[in-house]
Amino acid sequence: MGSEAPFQLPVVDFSQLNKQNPDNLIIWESAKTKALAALEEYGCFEATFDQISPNLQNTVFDELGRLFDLPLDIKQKNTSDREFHGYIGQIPFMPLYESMGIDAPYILEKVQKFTDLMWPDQGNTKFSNSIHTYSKKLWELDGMVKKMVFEGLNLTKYLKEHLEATNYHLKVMKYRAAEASESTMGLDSHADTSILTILHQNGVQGLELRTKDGDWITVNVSPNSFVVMAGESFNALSNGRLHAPFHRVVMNANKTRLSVGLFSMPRIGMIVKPPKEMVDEEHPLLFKPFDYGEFMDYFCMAGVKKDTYGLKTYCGLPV
Ligand SMILES: O=C(O)CCC(=O)C(=O)O
Ligand SMILES: [Fe+2]
Repeated sequence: MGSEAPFQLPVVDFSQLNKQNPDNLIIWESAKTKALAALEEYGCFEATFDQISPNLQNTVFDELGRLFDLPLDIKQKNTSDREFHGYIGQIPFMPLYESMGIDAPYILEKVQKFTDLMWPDQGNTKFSNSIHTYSKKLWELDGMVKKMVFEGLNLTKYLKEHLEATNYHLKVMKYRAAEASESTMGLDSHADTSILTILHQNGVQGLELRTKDGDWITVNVSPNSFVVMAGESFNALSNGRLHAPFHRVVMNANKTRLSVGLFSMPRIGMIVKPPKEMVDEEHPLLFKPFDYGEFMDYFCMAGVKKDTYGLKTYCGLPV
């Protein structure tokens, strides 16, 4: 398949929304309508957000470049008791890919702890401070998107408890350029298991998205833009209103691609189910209520299967 036609994801501008502006409500409503429609149709949109300045973006990617240049044994000190949250790399069937992760990155101490592991002797305040400031802004963007979705689905009264039942994880990724003899597949097709993922890249393209019709489209992300994507948990929480798209990374460029994802996930131990307003005769319940931690245990044991919805396999109900 693969459509060659240039495709532009809907673009939603968040730049004005957290500033004092007499037209705020009008801007908010129009951005909200656009964001929700895009998440329903594509599970995805492009966000512009001037709160993360080009200068901060450059600093973050410079620092990430330095991070991935550290020796492997240092990078492997990034461990986690949660699957996929620590160092990942050197995988034979995904040789271009490496990633590391920081939980709750909007808390400075969490970032500092990671930084101290990576630079045990001299530390790296530039890394901690820039990653922390940047993550906090991404987290604010996540909050605005959630508010739009909850308002748009008439679920505003559930927003606060929803946000309190959410965990955040920052994943930083590196895809090296493929050699002539290698496959250009950087990351195989998958849907995120998260609620929402916000992606950002260092200007090197590679993200591809599968539409509901099954066509693969290249997402050409504008410089300074972010990609906001719904994961399967949001699909379940909205009882199917939001689409969780399959996506992958293909490295056609011969430059290193660095990317960052802020993942929000249901807190472990909380039972995830859609608000009752989402379920009716026309919208029968799509997933059995689940615990994200138990689902992740299953997901890791069963193995990530390309082009397969993990959550749906785990607790999807027949429709
Ligand atoms: O690198 C990217 O842009 C995408 C990464 C991704 O899809 C993921 O980590 O789930
Ligand atoms: Fe993903």
